[in-house]
Amino acid sequence: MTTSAPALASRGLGIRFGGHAAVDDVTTEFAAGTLTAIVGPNGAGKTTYFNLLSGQLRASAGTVRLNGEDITRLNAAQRTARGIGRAFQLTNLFPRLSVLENVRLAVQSRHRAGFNMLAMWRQRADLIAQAEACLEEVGLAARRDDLAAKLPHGDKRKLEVAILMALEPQIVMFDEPTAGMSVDEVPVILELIRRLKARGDKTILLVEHKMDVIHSLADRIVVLHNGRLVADGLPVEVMASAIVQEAYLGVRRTPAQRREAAHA
Ligand SMILES: Nc1ncnc2c1ncn2[C@@H]1O[C@H](COP(=O)(O)OP(=O)(O)OP(=O)(O)O)[C@@H](O)[C@H]1O
Repeated sequence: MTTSAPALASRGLGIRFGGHAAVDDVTTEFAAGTLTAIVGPNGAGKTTYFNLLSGQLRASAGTVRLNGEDITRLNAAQRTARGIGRAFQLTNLFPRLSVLENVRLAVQSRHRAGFNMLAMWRQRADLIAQAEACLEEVGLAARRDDLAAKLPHGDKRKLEVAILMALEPQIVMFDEPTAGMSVDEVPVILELIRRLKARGDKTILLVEHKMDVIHSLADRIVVLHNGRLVADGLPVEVMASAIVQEAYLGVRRTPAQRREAAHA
């Protein structure tokens, strides 16, 4: 590990499904303490790129590095243990456990190293206190004893964020965290992500379609289109670029504008 290495980086990263390159030769870096929004039209490869970074999919080409260390050959569980945390669109909840138990298990797994049953029992109160603090942060303290399965959709997403926070990952990946949430619930999640970012010690990657969310949170935007990285930079620059206007925002250029852009 080198101190100057980016927190996370992909180089020439790609995967093919049959003849189709879902992610194609993506090279970029994510600096520690920054929030990067990954955007692009439906089918652009955003989720597949996330899967390659977090280890749910094995790359057909290229590398992934965490703090300079090549983790390309590690599986998802090994990458989680190294500090890559990801919200999984509700698939990582235990529906038949209470809200509190869901978070306590996450806190416990973080402390797993060197734990024996007696020590675990002694520290149970401490684990519960930490789990409660996470629930407090996401506004779910009052529902701590409810079964996870019984929560409305928005609260399940909040619980998922609480679990993620309990794991204390270095890299935090959110795939459309506000999807399916009501208008009232969206600000709660955004505030959570904002607070997480304000701590300054997390590297946050966010796949998001809502432009206002991106504008209010992102330090940087990476644009994928047909699996390829087509723009990467400050939000104001990226959103103004012709390729994003056309490919992502659907703004069509006249032939004259195209010629002008080609000669720019
Ligand atoms: N397991 C798979 N097998 C075959 N093709 C796949 C697989 N996963 C993704 N794809 C294809 O790869 C491309 C990229 O899909 P991906 O879900 O990553 O896009 P996305 O940018 O996340 O889209 P959305 O915004 O709709 O979620 C699509 O053409 C998709 O059909």
